[in-house]
Amino acid sequence: MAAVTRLTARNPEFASQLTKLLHVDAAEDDAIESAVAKILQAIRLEGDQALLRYTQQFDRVSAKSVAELEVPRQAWLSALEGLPAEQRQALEAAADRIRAYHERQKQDSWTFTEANGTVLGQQITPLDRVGLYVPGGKAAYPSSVLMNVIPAKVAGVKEVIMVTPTPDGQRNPLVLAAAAIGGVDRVFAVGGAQAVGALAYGTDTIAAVDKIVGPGNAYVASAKRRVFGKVGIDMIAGPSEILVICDGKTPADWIAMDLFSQAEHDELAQAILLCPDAGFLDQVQDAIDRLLPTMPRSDIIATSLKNRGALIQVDSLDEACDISNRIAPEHLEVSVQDPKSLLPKLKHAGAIFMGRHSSESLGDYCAGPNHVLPTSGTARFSSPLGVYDFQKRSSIIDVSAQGAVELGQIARVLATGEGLPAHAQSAAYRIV
Ligand SMILES: NC(=O)c1ccc[n+]([C@@H]2O[C@H](COP(=O)([O-])OP(=O)(O)OC[C@H]3O[C@@H](n4cnc5c(N)ncnc54)[C@H](O)[C@@H]3O)[C@@H](O)[C@H]2O)c1
Ligand SMILES: N[C@H](CO)Cc1c[nH]c[nH+]1
Ligand SMILES: [Zn+2]
Repeated sequence: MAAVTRLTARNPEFASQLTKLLHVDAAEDDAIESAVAKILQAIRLEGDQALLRYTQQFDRVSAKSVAELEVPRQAWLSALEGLPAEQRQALEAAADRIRAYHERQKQDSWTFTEANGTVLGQQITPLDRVGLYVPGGKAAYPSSVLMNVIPAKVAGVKEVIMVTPTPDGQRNPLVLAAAAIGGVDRVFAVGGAQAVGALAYGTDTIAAVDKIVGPGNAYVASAKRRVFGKVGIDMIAGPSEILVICDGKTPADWIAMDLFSQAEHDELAQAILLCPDAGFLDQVQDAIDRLLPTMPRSDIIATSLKNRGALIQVDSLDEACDISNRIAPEHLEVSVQDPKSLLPKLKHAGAIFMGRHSSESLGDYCAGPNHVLPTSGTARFSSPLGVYDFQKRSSIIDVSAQGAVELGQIARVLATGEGLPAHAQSAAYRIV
């Protein structure tokens, strides 16, 4: 029988069992943190040389210069031309749907005029240059290329620099074709914390960017956290997660495969099922046992399910919603008869998949919404990657002569109260 933790929410120990389940091993955390700190320091001090060294060490790719690791545009175009028609059509169809969805997120500058003629508002501008991290260690992610670059281009970002690791020098044609379709500007075959460092600090070959976006493994997530402040970051989008709330009426094989679909990303991925029906949890366990040996990535799935997965019996679907809010999962499938009745109770999740037909896998590729989503409980305060991540706002203050009289009086009083006389006088000059 495949090992998956079985829990009952009614058990008095449940709260601490859940906390333990959600926690990533602290020892591993520390090891990752110190490795990443060292890598970032080396990139900051040595630039290209350190990038070459780590690319050799972690991806087994040796190059004499970082320029050699830039994938020329011609190679992406050739990759696109060389794709089988079915793959090219699928990529283009996904790109069209992702673009159509994200066009709706674009924000425009706005102003309003007060009675005295003062105009206030916000001017929205795109970021100048962004770095896209596209994961490539254990799997290649052409879909992530589209999910990152399309909202950037919809926002109007001029320069999009993509980095992606190519273990053993294997450049994935679908990833390159997706870069061509999505409108990426430059591609470098580097990954991990060292690529994040290169984008944040800049090297002789890779220009420093204003913001780094995109998912990645625990090393990438840690590096993004550490460079925040030097550059903007979108969020912490780490190892994938799925939480399924099921009423026990969806075919057990569907649910087992939905759990596998995220577990197969990474040993650290997390797949959890909440259901009030103990018999259904048994059926899903049977389905896992039967289907797991047939999966090409069974080793990764088995490790993820064993260490981080769980089948949890709840008393009711309402209780399942409460537990889901505590977990704040990246993906939440609400596989029940009437998902709309539960929606108002679900506060924290990166993406909510409504009903038995909305498998999370459709969202990963082509439903349209972004698949770069907050993980590790950060859906409590973060949102999916979107056009808004590539736009910034400047306040607009255009005070009329009459407005200066009115505002000047208020500002003068407050500035005097703060003990800042230059502020007070600057405002007072305009009271004429
Ligand atoms: N949240 C999302 O939106 C989303 C989307 C797609 C993928 N993902 C997640 O992204 C992750 C992709 O991970 P991946 O590993 O396939 O690719 P990755 O590109 O994120 O990581 C590969 C890199 O990790 C670095 N690395 C590996 N082992 C290391 C070590 N011991 N020390 C230092 N650096 C090391 C290497 O530099 C390597 O190039 C998965 O966890 C997947 O679940 C998340
Ligand atoms: N599920 C991932 C986000 O956690 C995205 C993805 C890309 N390809 C397949 N899945
Ligand atoms: Zn996925």
